[in-house]
Amino acid sequence: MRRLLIGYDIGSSSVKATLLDADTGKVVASEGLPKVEMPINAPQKDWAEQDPEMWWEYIIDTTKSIVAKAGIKKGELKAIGISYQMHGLVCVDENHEVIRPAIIWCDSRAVGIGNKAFEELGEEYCLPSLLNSPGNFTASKLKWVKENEPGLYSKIHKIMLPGDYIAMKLSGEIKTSETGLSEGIFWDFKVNGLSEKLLGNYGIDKSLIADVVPSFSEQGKVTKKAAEILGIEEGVPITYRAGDQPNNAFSLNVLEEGELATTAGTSGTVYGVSTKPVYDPKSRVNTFVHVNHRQENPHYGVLLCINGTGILNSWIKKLLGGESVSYPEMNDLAQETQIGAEGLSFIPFGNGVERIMQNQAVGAHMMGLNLLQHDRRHVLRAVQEGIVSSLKYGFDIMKDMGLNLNTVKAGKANMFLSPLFREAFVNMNEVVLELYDTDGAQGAARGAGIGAGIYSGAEQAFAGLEKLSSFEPETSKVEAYKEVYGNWQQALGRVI
Ligand SMILES: Nc1ncnc2c1ncn2[C@@H]1O[C@H](COP(=O)(O)OP(=O)(O)O)[C@@H](O)[C@H]1O
Ligand SMILES: O=C(CO)[C@@H](O)[C@H](O)COP(=O)(O)O
Repeated sequence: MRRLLIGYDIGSSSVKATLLDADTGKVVASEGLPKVEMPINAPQKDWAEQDPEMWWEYIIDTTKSIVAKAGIKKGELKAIGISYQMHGLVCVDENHEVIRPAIIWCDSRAVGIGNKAFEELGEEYCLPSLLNSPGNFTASKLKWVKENEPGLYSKIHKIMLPGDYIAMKLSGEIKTSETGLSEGIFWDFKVNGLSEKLLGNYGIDKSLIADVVPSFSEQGKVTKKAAEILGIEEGVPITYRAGDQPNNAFSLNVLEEGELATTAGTSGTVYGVSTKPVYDPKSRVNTFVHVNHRQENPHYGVLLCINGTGILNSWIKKLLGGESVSYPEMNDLAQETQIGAEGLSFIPFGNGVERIMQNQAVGAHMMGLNLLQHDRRHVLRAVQEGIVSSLKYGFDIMKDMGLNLNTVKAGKANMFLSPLFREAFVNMNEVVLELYDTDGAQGAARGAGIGAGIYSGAEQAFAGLEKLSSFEPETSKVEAYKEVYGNWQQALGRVI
């Protein structure tokens, strides 16, 4: 009998589900839905909301699809793992019903609240204890609801991160994790528990926060009701959960100091592991609990995030006709132009405030446009080069924090499917890029295998992980991309 694991990845643009054979380490079936990116609603400028029920609907549809493709037999499905878009706020009442749309990671409404708390608590508390400014993360979003929607706030039974919500829908149990609380800036690293000071400053009652379960552990079992809806067996345990960036790192077996992972989905990130509680004094790059963190054996995830990454590429796709043009076609068009897009630069910061810009709403800008010279091919290249330039800007901050940035691992997914994007990434950052045949959903399935005790640890879990290729910087291109970055910095200088 097969031993199967499901991994879910609740992204901002789609939900992916992967069914992994635990013994071969290979994918049996996978699905990503919807096929066109999910909506992100902006009822006001710089707000960003999604309906948690929409995520659940796609969990149902993707599960049904992989179950149908694989023909799962009774007893074969052993465990479920969950990866999710980070820093969101989901509020439920006593009946476990959602009481307002989720305020998601790229929503900027709480920046002022986080800045005020940083001032009041002082950097001498925030930086060594929270490793961040409270910023625009989950705790600040909850404070926003308290201040602006007191009627709704009084109805909140528990708050959750997006993955905690999906786990609740599966198991009926409301739990969270240390990684989750750290990504919400609820976690005090010095006391290894909830930050009483931040909760006190925000006037948030501790009872709103769910109990903590370890990332790799049994965290509840699929209820009869959920099992019937999904078409799987009742009682399957949920044994892994993590935010999508620690999970992306885990998916690539990035668990130890000096190792690095990257991704370029709706957002673009570089994630490094450190055994020391390093932080950026300006919180442009953030430090959270990594999935393998233990108080006695600490592992911190240092995360650079650019909000305006794949979302800019998908925005351009919509402008070019949406369904009538594909991403591979856009990549081909971009490659018809020379490095530098003949002087056209793109500042990609149009998806809310950017952390590397100290939470300023810089906006997206196209600079150096010449109507007689440039066409859509240049725009497509400038978009990809502009995104990589913004990652380079963050890379330099990470270097200043003492991170060793030599080799970076990525899954063959999202913008890393673009040869141009990979070339620009490698040569602008002067790093080796290793591309693996994996993604977040596959990683979450492997995590479930560890949490269920099917794998003794990472070595077994990653036995089936295949490296597809490796890309190295080329001297002539490094020089050309230096110029691209120089132009991009000048363009940025004109808008900040
Ligand atoms: N072949 C491709 N080439 C370049 N970019 C792509 C390609 N396919 C997808 N993308 C980009 O990847 C993004 C989606 O990535 P994904 O990891 O699924 O996002 P999320 O996890 O945020 O839902 C899209 O917005 C798109 O810009
Ligand atoms: O805010 C962050 C990381 O800090 C984002 O990376 C979100 O976690 C959303 O991820 P994607 O939808 O782009 O995968």
